[in-house]
Amino acid sequence: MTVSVRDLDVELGGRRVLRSVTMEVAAGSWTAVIGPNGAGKSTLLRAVLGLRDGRGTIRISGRDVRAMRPRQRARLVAYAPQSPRLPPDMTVFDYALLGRSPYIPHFGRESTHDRSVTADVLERLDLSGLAARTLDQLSGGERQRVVLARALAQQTPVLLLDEPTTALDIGHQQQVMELVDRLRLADGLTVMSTIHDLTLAAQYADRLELLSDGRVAASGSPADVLTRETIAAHFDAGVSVSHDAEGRPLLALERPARPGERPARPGERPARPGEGAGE
Ligand SMILES: Nc1ncnc2c1ncn2[C@@H]1O[C@H](COP(=O)(O)OP(=O)(O)OP(=O)(O)O)[C@@H](O)[C@H]1O
Repeated sequence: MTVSVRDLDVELGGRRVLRSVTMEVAAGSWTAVIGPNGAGKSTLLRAVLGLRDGRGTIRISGRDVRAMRPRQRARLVAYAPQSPRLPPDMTVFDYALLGRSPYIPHFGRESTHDRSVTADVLERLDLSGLAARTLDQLSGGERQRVVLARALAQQTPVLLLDEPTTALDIGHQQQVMELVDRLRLADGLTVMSTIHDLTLAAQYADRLELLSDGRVAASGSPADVLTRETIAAHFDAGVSVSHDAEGRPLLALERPARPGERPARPGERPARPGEGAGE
């Protein structure tokens, strides 16, 4: 399902946090929303979820998200927030099962199908062994995967992920990103995620939207958006950019030259004192 945001303005605490944001996330695609801290990325996801008021329109498959009833919306869009408050005494299984709420009748109980979907998602996220643990007994990375499990158990056509990998080791980062990508390809999920790791974003997203100070500052393919100049302008960071065999950008931080060093040329490691004789 296509997610379409048009001329979205959001104010929080009397300040404009999103300004005329327009973007189209194609059905079945993965868009990564990138940008420096405070740029408005989480606010955008929360707006798409219908949790932020503002001017402009947000449509999912042509339908205005703010006009939907919560239960109807929850069958279309799932959201894994960055750092949700988790009920400490709830078990991992029961928390992930909350993702099935939109399908459980009021005053009813979950079905065998709801429990089996939940068990399957926990299995795929390497969490089956923790199903009976309470949430206060998990590591940061385990908690993050449980939050994702709840969103995946919701089985919606649109998935919003706010920094899904920040607390994960490199193996679990790959596992989570591959799982989301497989679901996207198999079921035609539309994925919108914020992500700070720009190389990871470039590996998985079809399209990047760079937010800076509440505005869309750049958008397009990872190779178009992730240039040395754009990163310097919006993140105030020095990076070198190379490309993998498929042309996806690979970023590496470059340390600024220190006193006594010759400044590095683009793509070159700064020369240390004693190196580069004759210069
Ligand atoms: N409830 C709120 N009331 C007032 N200001 C808010 C509120 N929530 C967020 N903000 C402000 O809105 C701006 C955008 O916040 P947001 O969380 O969307 O940024 P972000 O791009 O996701 O940042 P980060 O990369 O640090 O997670 C920030 O300046 C933040 O301080």
